[in-house]
Amino acid sequence: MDAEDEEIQKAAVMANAHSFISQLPDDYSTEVGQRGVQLSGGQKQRIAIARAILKNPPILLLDEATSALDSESEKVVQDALDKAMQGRTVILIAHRLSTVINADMIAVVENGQVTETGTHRNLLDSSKFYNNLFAMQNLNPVHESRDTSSSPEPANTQQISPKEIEQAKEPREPDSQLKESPKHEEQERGKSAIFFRIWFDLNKRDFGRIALGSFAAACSGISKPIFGYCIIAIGVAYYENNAKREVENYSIFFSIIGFLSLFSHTVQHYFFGMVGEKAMTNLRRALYSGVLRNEIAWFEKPENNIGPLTSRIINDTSMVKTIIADRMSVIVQCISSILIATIVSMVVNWRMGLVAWAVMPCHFIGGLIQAKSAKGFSGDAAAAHSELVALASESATNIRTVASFCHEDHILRKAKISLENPRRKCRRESIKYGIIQGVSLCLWNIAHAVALCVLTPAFQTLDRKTEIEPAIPEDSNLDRIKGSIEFQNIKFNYPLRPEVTVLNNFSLQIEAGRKVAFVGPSGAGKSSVLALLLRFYDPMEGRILIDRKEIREYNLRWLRRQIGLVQQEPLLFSSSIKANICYGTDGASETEIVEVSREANIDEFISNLPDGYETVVGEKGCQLSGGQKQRIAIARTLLKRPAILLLDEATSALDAESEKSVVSALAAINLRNNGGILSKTTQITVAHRLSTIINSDTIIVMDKGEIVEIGSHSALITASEGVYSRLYQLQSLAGEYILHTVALEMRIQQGHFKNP
Ligand SMILES: Nc1ncnc2c1ncn2[C@@H]1O[C@H](COP(=O)(O)OP(=O)(O)OP(=O)(O)O)[C@@H](O)[C@H]1O
Repeated sequence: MDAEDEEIQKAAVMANAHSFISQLPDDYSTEVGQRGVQLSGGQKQRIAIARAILKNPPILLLDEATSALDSESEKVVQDALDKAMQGRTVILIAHRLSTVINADMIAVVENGQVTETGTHRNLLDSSKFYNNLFAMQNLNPVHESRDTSSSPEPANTQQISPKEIEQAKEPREPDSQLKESPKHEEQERGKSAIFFRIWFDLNKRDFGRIALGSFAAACSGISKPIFGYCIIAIGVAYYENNAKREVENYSIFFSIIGFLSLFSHTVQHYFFGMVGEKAMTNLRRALYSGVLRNEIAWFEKPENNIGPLTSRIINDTSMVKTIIADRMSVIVQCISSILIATIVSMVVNWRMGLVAWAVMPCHFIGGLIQAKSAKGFSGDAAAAHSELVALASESATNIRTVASFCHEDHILRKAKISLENPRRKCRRESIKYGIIQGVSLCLWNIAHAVALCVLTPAFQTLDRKTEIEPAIPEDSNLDRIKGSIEFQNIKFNYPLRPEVTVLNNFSLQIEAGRKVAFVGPSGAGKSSVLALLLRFYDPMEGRILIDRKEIREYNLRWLRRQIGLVQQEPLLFSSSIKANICYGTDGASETEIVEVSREANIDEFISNLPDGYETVVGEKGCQLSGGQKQRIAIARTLLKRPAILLLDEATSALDAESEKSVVSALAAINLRNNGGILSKTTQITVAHRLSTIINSDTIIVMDKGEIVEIGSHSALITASEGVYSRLYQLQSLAGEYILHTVALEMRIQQGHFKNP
C-alpha cells in the first residue's frame, strides 16, 4: 500500500467508511455507479466525509452532511471530525440537534438573521426557541406516542405465521415470463437484417417519396455517363464537315442535362432527406421509450450511463438519417450510372464494357475494406464522445461538490485524458483510413452501404427485452388496492453486485392502513425493501404480495400509480412549483393542489413568493432549500393519494417544527376508494431520526439485511440490550435529556416559560 492509499484509508476509517468499503468486492476500487447509485445514502455521506477529511481543509463546511447516518455512525464520524479538525474551523448545518450539540457555538438562524448564539447549555437555559426545538426532537414517548397499550407488540414477533413461511419456502415454478431468455431473443433479433430496419416505422407515403427520390437519383446518375459519352462524341465531331453545328447541338444538350441534373439532385435530396429525418425521429422516439422501459438495474450498468445512452440515442440514430438521406440516394445514383455506363460502353465498344465489368469485384472489395475502416474510425470517436459527455454531465450535475473541492482542473485533466487515447488511436486510424480511401475512392458510396452493418448498438437497445416488464399483464382495470403487504422469505442482491446479499430470508407482514417504520444502521437494507416493493428490482428468492396477490401479477405501471415514494433527495424539474406538484397527476384542481401543499406544510411559503405557485424552481429545484424541496415532493406524492406511501428519509431536511406538522398531516391521510369508503394509507417510513417514527404502529429494526427487532416504540425500548434501545439512548442523549426535562419543568412551574 503506498502513502497515498494509506492516507485514503485513514480518512475512510475516520469517516467510519472503511469497514463497509473493505467488504465490497473490489475494496477501494469498487465502482459506485453514476452519482454513487450503488451505495446507500449513509454510505455516500461517509465517503463524502472521508473525501473532506482527506482534503484536510482549514475550514470545513458540513451542510446536513450526516443526516443520512444512523446515530452510532454519526457519533463515530463526529468524534473523528473533532480529532481531525482540532484547532480548525468547522461550520455545521443540521436540523438534528444531536449533530450540533457539542459545537463551541450554536447560532440560531431565522429568516436570514442570527437570532441567538451560545453553547447548547447556554441556549437551553436562555432560548425559548431552542428549547422548543430540543423538546420537539426529544424522544419521550409519554406525550407523543400513540396509545399502543391496547395492543402491545412484543419484540421480535414478526407477523407471519409458520404455515405461511413454510408455504413461502416451497419451491415455486419460475414465472413463465421469466423463463424466456431475453438474451437469446436479443441475439435472434439482432440477426435480422439491419438494412431492412433502418427504414424505421415508415409508412406507404414515405415509400412513395423514396420511389420519387430514387427516380430523381437515377436521373442524376444517368447524367455522368451521358456527359462522358458526349465529350467523346464532341471530340469526334470536330473532325466532321458540319463540326460547328454538331458542337452547337451538343452544347445545347449539355445545358439541358445541366438543368435536369439541377432539378434531379434537388428532388433526390429533398425526398431522401425528408424520409431520412423521419426514420431517424421514429427510431429516436422508439429507442427513447425502449430505454425508459428497462428495469432500474439496467441503467446502473456502466454501458448505460448517461454518456453512452445519449450517444446511442443521438449519434447512432443520426447514422440512420445519414445513410438514408446521403448514402442511399448516392447508391441509387451509382447503380444507374453503372447501368447506363455499361449500356453505353457496350454500344461504343463491347470489349471495353466487358473489361469494366470484370474488374468490378475489385471495386467492391475496396468498398468493403473502406467500410471496415470506417467502422473502427467512427467507433472510437463515439466512445471518446460518450466518455466526455458522461464526465461533463456528471460534473455539471455535481457542480457544487466540484467547485467546493476546487476540482475543475482535475476534471479538465480527466477530460483531456479521456480524449487522449482515442485521439492517438484516431490519428493512426486516419492515416490508415486515408490510404484506404485513396485505394477505394471510386466506390466510396457503396462502402457506406456496407457500413450499415455497423449500426447495431441502437437496434440492440431497441430490441432489448426488459427484465421487469412494465405493461404485462395489460389488464389494469382493477379496483384500488387496499394496501396490505407481505414479504415472504426474500433473498436479494443487486444485479451488479451479486456477491453481496442485501436481504436475507426477509419476511414481514403489514396490514393495510398501518404505519410501519424501518430503522437500523446505514447499509442495513432499508431502502432496498422499498425498492423491491416498487419493483425497481425483483428478488432472487421469495415473494412479495400486495393485497395477497404477488406483485409480479399486477400491471407494474398501474401498481406504481398506487404507491407514493418520497426520497431524501427529491428531484424537482425546472418548471413551476405547480407543475412540480402536479407531476404524474393530471387534471388536479387548484383546491387539491393547495390542500396537499397545506398537508405538506409548504403552502405558506409558496403563497409568500411573488409568483406563488407559478414560481419556477430552477434546474433540479436549485432555487429552493433542501427542506422546501422535500415538502414539495411530499405534496406531489400526496396529490396521488396513494394507497401505500413510502417515505425514505423524506423529512430529514426539515426542521423539527416542520417535520412535526408534516408527520402528523401524513398520519392523518386518508384515501377514498372506489366504493366511496374512506380507508387509511399504508405508510412505510425509513428514518434515522427516531422522533420521525416514534409514533409508528410497528417499528422494524434491520441490521445486515435481516429483521433483528420488531415492535412498537414502547415495547422496543424495554429491551435494554436491544439495538433500538441503544439507538434511542444515543439519540435522545437520554441522561442529559431527563435531567434537562426535569429542570425545564421546574422552570415552567416557576413561570419562566409559558408554553415551552
Ligand atoms: N444499486 C445498487 N447496486 C449495488 N449495491 C447497492 C445498490 N444500492 C444499494 N446497494 C448496497 O446495498 C446495501 C443496502 O443498501 P440500502 O440503501 O438498502 O441501505 P439502507 O439501510 O437504506 O442504508 P442508509 O440508511 O444508509 O440509507 C448497501 O450495502 C449498499 O451499498
